[in-house]
Amino acid sequence: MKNLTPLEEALKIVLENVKPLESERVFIHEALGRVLAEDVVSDTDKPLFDNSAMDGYAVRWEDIKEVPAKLKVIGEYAAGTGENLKVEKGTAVKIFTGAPIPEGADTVVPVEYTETQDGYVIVKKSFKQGANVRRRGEDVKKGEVVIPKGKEIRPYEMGMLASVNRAVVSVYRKPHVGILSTGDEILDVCEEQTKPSQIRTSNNYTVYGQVLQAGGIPHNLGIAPDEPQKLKEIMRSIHKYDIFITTGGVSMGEKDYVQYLVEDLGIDVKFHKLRIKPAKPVLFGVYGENKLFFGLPGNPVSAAVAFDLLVYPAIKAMQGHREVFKQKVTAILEGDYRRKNADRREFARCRVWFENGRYHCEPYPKQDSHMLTSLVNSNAYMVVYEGVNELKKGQEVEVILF
Ligand SMILES: Nc1nc2c(c(=O)[nH]1)N[C@H]1C(S)=C(S)[C@@H](COP(=O)(O)OP(=O)(O)OC[C@H]3O[C@@H](n4cnc5c(N)ncnc54)[C@H](O)[C@@H]3O)O[C@H]1N2
Ligand code: MOO
Repeated sequence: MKNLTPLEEALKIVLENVKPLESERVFIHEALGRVLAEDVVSDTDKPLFDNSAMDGYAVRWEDIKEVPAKLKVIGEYAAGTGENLKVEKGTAVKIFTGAPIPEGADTVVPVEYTETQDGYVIVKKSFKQGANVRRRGEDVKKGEVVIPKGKEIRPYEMGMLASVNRAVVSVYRKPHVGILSTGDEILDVCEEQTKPSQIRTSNNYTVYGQVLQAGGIPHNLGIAPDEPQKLKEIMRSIHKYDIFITTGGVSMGEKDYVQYLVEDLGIDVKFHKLRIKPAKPVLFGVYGENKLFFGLPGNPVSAAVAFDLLVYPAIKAMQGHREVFKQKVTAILEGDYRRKNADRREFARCRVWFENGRYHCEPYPKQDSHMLTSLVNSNAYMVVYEGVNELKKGQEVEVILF
């Protein structure tokens, strides 16, 4: 067990080898979830002019210091319109939310504190000077950075882009990820089963979904046989992709060829085999210019776990994200958890829920790495550290949500 790489070290190696990809320009509608590769600045002051925050009357504050005050209504300002009216002593302009404040006025009285009477308005309550007036530039000044480079675009940032009149923005491009399963026994979806020993693939599709979820562009390259020459031919296409993922063929079997081919293909192997359970036999290497190769284990749960722990952060980091890991929280364990061998750090699939102000966690009863039900019926990994044989009901545990 000496040569098993600890997870922290493996992650450090992977992330050291990630460089954010080049930028590309996308329309605002396609920008959700992407990371800005430029500072976005405001085209104007926001608001661009002093305007009303309420429907009511624009007045001179001097005129409403004493209430009730009776003022002559000299006209009306709606949002987007507005005649050239000037509010002079003893007068008011009817105004709507968002309309410019007429010259001479400095305060807006909301309509609910007024009454009208033969072309006059009676103000019944006094307000502070400047009340209900939104000032030019009070949110943003022209030229100010409103979204900095490196920030992820959420719906709010999309709105901000529109507000500063940016239809197109520069973001980091998404990585293209090739996905290849290996194994003579593996059948694709819809292929006829001719022998009971054949195994229907899940990995191509689990990994496809995981790549999409991480923001990458997946390319399902199907299934390669356990024939070194053929496998090598297919794997020559690695250069078309930013990341290449294989599943299977990285363990101790005589037909586990992936591990022997990688060096022939010019992949510089950085580690093989991790101190984690499941997903011990993970192979990682780099090739070309900052391209990453992940040889994931064939067992369906192992492949998925290895992806979530190592490939997910790499895909995120390539797109310029600062937050590259899945969310971790602390939960209360609802039942004892025991294991015989505590050599590796375990990622036990579990169900986590929020109740009475706390997260709670219940491990799934079947934890073998061929059992996809353990993922389908779970929403988190419970972390059981190296050297820990037992976790007690009621104690706090660390969980990674997925
Ligand atoms: N003597 C040893 N044997 C094994 C060890 C070991 O340390 N010593 N490690 C075990 C562990 S842990 C794992 S994980 C597996 C990983 O093996 P490989 O990555 O070489 O994968 P294969 O042998 O090709 O397949 C393993 C298993 O997964 C099934 N499989 C493969 N591809 C798919 C797919 N696309 N979809 C669904 N299922 C797939 C395959 O049929 C096998 O059942 O090695 C252990 N052995
Ligand atoms: O690491 Mo294997 O992935 O334990 O089954």
